[in-house]
Amino acid sequence: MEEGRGRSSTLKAFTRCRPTPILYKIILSIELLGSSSQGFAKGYTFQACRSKAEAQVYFNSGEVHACIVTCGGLCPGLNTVIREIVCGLYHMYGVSKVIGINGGYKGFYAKNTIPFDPKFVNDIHKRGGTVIGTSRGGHDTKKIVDSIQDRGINQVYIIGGDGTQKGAAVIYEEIRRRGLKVAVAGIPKTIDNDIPVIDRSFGFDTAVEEAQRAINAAHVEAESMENGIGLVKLMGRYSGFIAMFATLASRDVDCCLIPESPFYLEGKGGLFEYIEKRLKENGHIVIVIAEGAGQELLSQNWNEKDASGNKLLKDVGLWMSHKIKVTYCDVILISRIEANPTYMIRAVPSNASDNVYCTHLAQSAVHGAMAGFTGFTVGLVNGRQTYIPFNRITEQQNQVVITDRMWARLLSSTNQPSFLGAIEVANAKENENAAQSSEGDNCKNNSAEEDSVAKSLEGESCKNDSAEESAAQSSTVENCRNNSAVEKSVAQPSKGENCKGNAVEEESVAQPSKGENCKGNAVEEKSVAQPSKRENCKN
Ligand SMILES: Nc1ncnc2c1ncn2[C@@H]1O[C@H](COP(=O)(O)OP(=O)(O)OP(=O)(O)O)[C@@H](O)[C@H]1O
Ligand SMILES: O=P(O)(O)OC[C@H]1O[C@](O)(CO)[C@@H](O)[C@@H]1O
Repeated sequence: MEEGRGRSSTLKAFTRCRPTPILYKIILSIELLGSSSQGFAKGYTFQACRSKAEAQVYFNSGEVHACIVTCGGLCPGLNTVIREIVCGLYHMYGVSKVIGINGGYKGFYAKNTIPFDPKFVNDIHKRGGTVIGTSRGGHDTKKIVDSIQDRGINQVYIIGGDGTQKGAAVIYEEIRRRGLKVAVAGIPKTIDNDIPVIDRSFGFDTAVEEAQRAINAAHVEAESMENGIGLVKLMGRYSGFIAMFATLASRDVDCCLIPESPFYLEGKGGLFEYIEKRLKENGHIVIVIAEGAGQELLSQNWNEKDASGNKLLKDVGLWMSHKIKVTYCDVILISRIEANPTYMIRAVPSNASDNVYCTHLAQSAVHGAMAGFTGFTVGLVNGRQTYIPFNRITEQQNQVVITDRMWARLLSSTNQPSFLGAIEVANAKENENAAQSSEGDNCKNNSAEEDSVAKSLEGESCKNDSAEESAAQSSTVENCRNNSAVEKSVAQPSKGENCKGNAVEEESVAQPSKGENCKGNAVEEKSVAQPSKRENCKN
């Protein structure tokens, strides 16, 4: 739909932006609506983004009907992302038809929607939660796409975690199958930071900060009592990032237990031995435990699932607290402090750094959709704003690698046992290497002869581009060359990082400095968190 381009009233203003050289370009299979060679975003597009912005706008602002939906668990920053999508569409592109879908995916096939304008969303970033509600389950692709079609929606912004992005991918496929000109953009959300490829998910920083407060309180309590044991349960179903970072940030934690690092309680090198040692040395101990840690110790035959199909976890905090009680109550006087701040952490508004990140993500999504891209998720990759094909985000989960430096830093900072023998460490390393080389292989399949995958992806894209679009792209090839040169020095050739190269750099449209220049140019136990519970077993 080439005719759809360049019609926005705000375009002229945008062309006043000074063209900036492109530093990176990585091309992948993100669909550009109306592109003749469907399924591939072309390098020249990004070049055009910078120097000739009008060529980038696919949608006529008057024809845009956008909707926003939030799904999955809460996360700090949801409202900021909503606010910035609405404001971005209104202020940068002059779009005035934006609605909120109520209560997650199932809201698509409910009657009511929420009309948004900048006034409505002005202050929402100061509140936790999401003004449009969220839910698990209820993803019915046919009904959702019917609703998109019936309502005449042509831009869909989907904010959520890995499950949500899988749902978004299915919606995108169905939209494509029906031949609808609808842009589907995902904004990845999860305080667990378990979404792969991207540097971090929004809300994570806030969650770590908030977790620290709980740890601090548990530490104060534990240290004030004889043999005080503070136990803080944090979120993290399969990924222990919050627990790990909060532990590293706080320095008050003696032991951090995460799903990726199996542990045991009794015997030499076990948790109880360490507890006794710390109590003897220090008079107190603080343990942080991620909700997914040690599940294999408590629930062999447990198969309950939530509405989205996620396995429900047993309460490892309660279990651990009970184990400590029965082990020590008759032996020494201990004071247990059990804190479960999980839902408190999720419900707060985002902090300053997350607010900025949310803004960046939201504006990138808006620029991408307005440019006619679809089937992508936005995110920072190696510090750069990128568009990433849905399948890259959904095919695996980001987890703490316990043979990596960050976990080693934690072990060194807490001095806790690793719970691993030399053989297990070697095995873990081997598995990790195998996983990395298979990732590398995947990447290599996408590329030609280059040894660095990130480089070769670029190279390959350039080759494809120039083959298919010779005239329009001679400048692209130029850029690609330049980009690979730059990339060589920056691309991290290690492991999955290479696969990160599969993202499409979006930086061209959402550069903060450029945004500055363009300013005014207008394109541009669900329970309430359980308070600390103190229980002296002997009293
Ligand atoms: N494979 C899938 N295909 C289609 N829809 C899915 C799929 N997995 C999850 N969904 C839908 O996505 C929505 C959110 O999924 P889920 O509850 O797993 O949360 P999430 O996005 O992973 O976020 P969180 O990190 O908070 O768990 C639900 O409405 C669910 O039905
Ligand atoms: O109780 P809910 O809403 O299902 O959410 C719990 C899950 O959500 C998450 O916070 C992810 O958003 C997980 O860490 C946690 O297991």
